[in-house]
Amino acid sequence: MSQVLGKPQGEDGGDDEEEDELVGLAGYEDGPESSDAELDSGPEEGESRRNSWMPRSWCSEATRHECWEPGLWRSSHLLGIGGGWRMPFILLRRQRQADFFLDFSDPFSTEVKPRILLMGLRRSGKSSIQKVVFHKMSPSETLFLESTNRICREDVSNSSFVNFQIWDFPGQIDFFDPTFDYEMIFRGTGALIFVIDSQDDYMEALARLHLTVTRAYKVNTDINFEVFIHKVDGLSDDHKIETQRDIHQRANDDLADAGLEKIHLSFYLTSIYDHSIFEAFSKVVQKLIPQLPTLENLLNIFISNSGIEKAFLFDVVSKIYIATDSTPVDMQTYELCCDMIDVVIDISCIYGLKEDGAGAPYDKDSTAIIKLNNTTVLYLKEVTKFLALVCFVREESFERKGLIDYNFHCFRKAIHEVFEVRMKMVKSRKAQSRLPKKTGATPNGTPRVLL
Ligand SMILES: Nc1nc2c(ncn2[C@@H]2O[C@H](COP(=O)(O)OP(=O)(O)OP(=O)(O)O)[C@@H](O)[C@H]2O)c(=O)[nH]1
Repeated sequence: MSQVLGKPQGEDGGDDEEEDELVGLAGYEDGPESSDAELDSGPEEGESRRNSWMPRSWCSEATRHECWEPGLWRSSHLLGIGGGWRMPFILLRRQRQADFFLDFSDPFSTEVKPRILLMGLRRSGKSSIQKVVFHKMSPSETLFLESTNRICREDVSNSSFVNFQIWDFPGQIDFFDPTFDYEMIFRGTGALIFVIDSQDDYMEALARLHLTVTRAYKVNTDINFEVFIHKVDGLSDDHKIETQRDIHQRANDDLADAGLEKIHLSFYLTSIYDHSIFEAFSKVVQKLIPQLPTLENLLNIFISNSGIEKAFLFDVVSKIYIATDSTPVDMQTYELCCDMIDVVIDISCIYGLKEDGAGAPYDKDSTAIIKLNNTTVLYLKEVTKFLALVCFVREESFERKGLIDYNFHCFRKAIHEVFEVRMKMVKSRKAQSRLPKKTGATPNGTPRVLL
């Protein structure tokens, strides 16, 4: 990073601050205005990107959906891999090859995205979660969702940092049928979300959770196990806490009885009827972003030098926040940020597009200021095509908007640098993989180095 922490002007004479240095609050007079125009604002050509900003169809390009009919599951003999596979053969064949040649833990791999598995009993709410978070389906519409009877895989490529696949499993699948290659599934998995319906008797779900987690852990010790205690909208506050405590206790006791207390389960109270599902998903996704510590660090530097109370880096479409500074997150703050994003995009869709509908409601000029009646200001600015920074600022600090904008300019540049490093790595990997693989000896008889 070329940026360094800004010093108060008084300490070094005040005149010789380098361009792109974050300016400290002390001694501030009038920081230069942000000038973002020259910054590249988005992923490389060829990255999956979203052009449609119609609210309900946002995900059409950012996500790729594939489902496998049950009929395909029994087609494994077509591959000659050995009889009895009950997984979609296309999927298995492709993924098998990937498993042999690709490193799932490689953050720069373009071939393999971390997988997030959605598992749980039937009707626990798995498909609803996926539809509400990634397809902008309204919660009430999920009432009409049909039971999933096939594995659905979806590629989510919302931003330079948010890149993963979601696999929605039907509740009735028997993962542990001996003919089912669960090893292949768990080997490439980054996070396993197990959804428990809190409004139902959860004993069967707990038994299933235990089985799933222990099998998965045997195959891949790096999986993050995330338990969504779901549909908590139907519970009173006391009941929520009691349910969480009980599920937490029982799940961990089961693991301890099996001698597996080293397995860490994270628990979240979720509902599609409020923002809790977005917050929980944010935390799941954050654990899969290798650049997270860098992003958090940049946010910390940015807020401490700008007099900002709290800042979130949001994926605008999914409203997942991919990073925040290290001060604690409270739900109301997060909800306000989500609401602000909705307002900005809705207003932009109505008034921001050209008459023929051309243009995008979110671009490099997107910015919004909302003053609340409690002396707080919400400030939103575009960071990349997919990411927005949303900040909470006190009214008195917002008087120094020039300083905030200048520091934002530095912050944005730094984010782009982080992204560029990743893209360079990806490009060099691609270039390497395109080179013909030579084997055998060189003309002088020394063995070739295999590329
Ligand atoms: N009250 C409440 N209902 C929910 C919530 N999430 C999902 N539901 C409802 O739960 C029912 C089942 O949801 P699905 O998403 O189809 O469940 P699933 O786990 O995908 O079910 P299978 O496909 O059969 O495995 C639907 O009627 C949803 O409306 C929630 O947070 N609160």
